[in-house]
Amino acid sequence: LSHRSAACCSRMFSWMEAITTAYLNKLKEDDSLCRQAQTSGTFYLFHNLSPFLRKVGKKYLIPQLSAAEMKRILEKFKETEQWIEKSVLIGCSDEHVPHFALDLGASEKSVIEAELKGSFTDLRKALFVVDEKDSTLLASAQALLRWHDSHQYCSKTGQPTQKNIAGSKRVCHASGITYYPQASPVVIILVSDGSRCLLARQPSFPEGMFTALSGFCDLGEAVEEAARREVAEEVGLEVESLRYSASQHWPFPSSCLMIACHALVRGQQLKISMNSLELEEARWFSLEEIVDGLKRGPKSAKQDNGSFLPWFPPKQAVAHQLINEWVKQQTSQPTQVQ
Ligand SMILES: NC(=O)C1=CN([C@@H]2O[C@H](COP(=O)(O)OP(=O)(O)OC[C@H]3O[C@@H](n4cnc5c(N)ncnc54)[C@H](OP(=O)(O)O)[C@@H]3O)[C@@H](O)[C@H]2O)C=CC1
Ligand SMILES: [Mg+2]
Repeated sequence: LSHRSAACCSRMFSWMEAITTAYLNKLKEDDSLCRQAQTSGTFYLFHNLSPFLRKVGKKYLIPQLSAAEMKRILEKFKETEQWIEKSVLIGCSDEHVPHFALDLGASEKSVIEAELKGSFTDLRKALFVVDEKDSTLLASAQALLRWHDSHQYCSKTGQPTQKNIAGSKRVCHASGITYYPQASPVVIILVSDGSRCLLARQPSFPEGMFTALSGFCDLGEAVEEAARREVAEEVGLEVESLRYSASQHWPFPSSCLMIACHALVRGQQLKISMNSLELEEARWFSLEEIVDGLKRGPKSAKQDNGSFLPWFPPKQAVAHQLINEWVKQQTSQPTQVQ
C-alpha cells in the first residue's frame, strides 16, 4: 500500500495525472458515458471480497478481463446480463482504458477458479504477495466493493439504495439522501523518548509482532487531540510534541485512513501504564532492538523453544515507515540521545 508523505504530496500533479483524474470524474458524473466505458474496460474479479490472483512462476499477478471475456464466462455460469451493473470503477490506464472491479460472490468459486486458472485469495495474503502498485489497487477496489455491499439500504427509510454506474455513490430515491463511500480516520503514533521508541501488541496480533500505538479518531476530534488521547489511554503517557509523517489507506477491518505521526515524550514520566483491556504488551525498544527486529519476519522470529523474538509490520504498512524513519533519525543524529 502506498504511503503518501508530506514530501511526496508537495510535488505537482503531472499533466497526465490531471487529465486522467478529469476523465475519471467524468465517468463518475455521467452514467451513460460510464456505461459505454464498461464495454471497453477491463475487470478485476473478487469473490466475497477476496481478489482473484494467478501465480505465474514465483509472481502473483492480478488478471484483468475484458468485457467480452467476462460475458463469455458469466454466460457459462448462467449469470444474467445484470452482472455489469454490479461493477465499480476503480481507475484507468494512462491510455484511458477504464478499470472496474466486480464481486462474483453469488457464483461457484471453484468453477471460476478452474476456468480462469487462478484462485480467489484472502486480501490479508494477497496484499503482501503482489507488486506494490497492485496492492494499492486491490485494497481500494475491495474497500469500494465492501462499502457497496454494506450500504444496500438507506439508514433513514430502510428502502433499497441505488448505485450510480461508476459506483462512486448510492442514492435513496425515497428520501433523496446520497451516500458516499467513507473511511474511518485512525491515528498511528510512534512514541519516542529521544533514544528509545515505544511499541505494543494486541492479543489478536500474530505472535511476536509489535507495532506503533493506534486508535480511531472520535467524532469532533482533531488528529492532534486523537493522538494525545490514544497515547494517554493506551500507555498513560503525555505526548509533548507531534510531527506528521505520512498517511495510508488501510483496508482492515474496513477502510481506515491511517494518519501516521511521530511523538515525543520527555522528562520524568516515562513509566508505561498499559491499558490491559486493549493491549497485551507495551514496552520501550532500544535502537539496537529495533534494527534487529526489522531484519526478522514472522518465520525467522520463531525460536527453537517456540517463543518469538520481536518483529515489526511489513513494508506495506505505514507503521513500518514510521519505524524506519525513527531509525534513520537516530542514526543520523546520535547526539540527540537524552
Ligand atoms: N497500517 C498500519 O501500519 C497499521 C494499521 N492499524 C489499523 O488501525 C486500526 C485501529 O487500530 P486500533 O489500535 O485497533 O484502534 P483502537 O485503539 O481505537 O481500538 C480498537 C477498538 O475501537 C473500536 N472500534 C472499531 N471500529 C471503530 C470505528 N470505526 N470507530 C471507532 N471505534 C471503533 C472497537 O471497540 P469496541 O468493539 O469495543 O467498540 C475496537 O476494538 C485497525 O483497523 C488496525 O488494522 C494499526 C496499526 C498499524
Ligand atoms: Mg489501539
